[in-house]
Amino acid sequence: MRPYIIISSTMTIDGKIAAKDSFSELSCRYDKIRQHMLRAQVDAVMIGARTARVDNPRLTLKYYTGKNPIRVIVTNSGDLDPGLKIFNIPPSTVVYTRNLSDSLKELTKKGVYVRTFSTLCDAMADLYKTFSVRTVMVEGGGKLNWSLMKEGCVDEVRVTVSPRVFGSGTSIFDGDGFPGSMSPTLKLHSAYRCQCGEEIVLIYKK
Ligand SMILES: NC(=O)C1=CN([C@@H]2O[C@H](COP(=O)(O)OP(=O)(O)OC[C@H]3O[C@@H](n4cnc5c(N)ncnc54)[C@H](O)[C@@H]3O)[C@@H](O)[C@H]2O)C=CC1
Ligand SMILES: Nc1nc(O)c(N)c(N[C@@H]2O[C@H](COP(=O)(O)O)[C@@H](O)[C@H]2O)n1
Repeated sequence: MRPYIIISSTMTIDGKIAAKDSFSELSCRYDKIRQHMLRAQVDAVMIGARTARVDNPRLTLKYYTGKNPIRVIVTNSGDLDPGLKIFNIPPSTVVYTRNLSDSLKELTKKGVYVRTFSTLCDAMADLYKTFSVRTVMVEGGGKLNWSLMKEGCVDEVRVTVSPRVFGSGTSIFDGDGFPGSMSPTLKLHSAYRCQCGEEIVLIYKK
């Protein structure tokens, strides 16, 4: 058993979530409220290690009132600075790693849950079993989104299209790519114009 998995990102017209200089502030204020409302509805929010390093996010509720989901970081190297905000403000944080680095050993002492994993689907199953997580919101970045899509464990994709063009940078799904004829196809569940008038919100389901 695994949780229901929602990828949620805001991208440019050309499908980028960050520019070549890592600039990634794409959301209007209504989109930030949508993002935080979804956080309030899920049990866990997951990000990749590079997003943790570049953005140093809190991943808590700021633009909506409710219960903070647990935070989850996925990392290959385990190279995560214990000074990151996510490790120093509540609620709980879980790290899935392929390498038990010294910094992760230090984080364990701070109350961070550190787990090793083989596939992302296994990590999701562990979240379900060990932490009673039934819904996960994945907030990027591109490599984590790609890995989940490649493993076939994505149930829903929520994308806001922001009226910018980066021309290069990080794609919303940033990997080695599917052969076109074998690429996964999702069903359009809803599409609407944001209250700001400039963004489009798209929801696709498996
Ligand atoms: N506009 C938006 O909505 C968002 C933008 N961003 C931006 O995206 C950029 C970061 O994206 P990326 O560079 O693609 O990095 P990422 O955040 O996807 O992190 C990549 C790292 O995650 C770990 N990882 C991912 N998949 C893994 C797997 N299957 N097994 C083991 N470890 C795995 C590895 O350590 C890998 O190096 C940042 O600039 C950030 O600001 C991030 C989230 C949302
Ligand atoms: N929805 C959305 N729109 C953007 O423009 C973004 N840059 C992101 N980034 C994601 O949100 C995290 C920041 O959250 P907090 O502001 O700390 O609550 C960031 O780490 C990305 O995962 N998302």
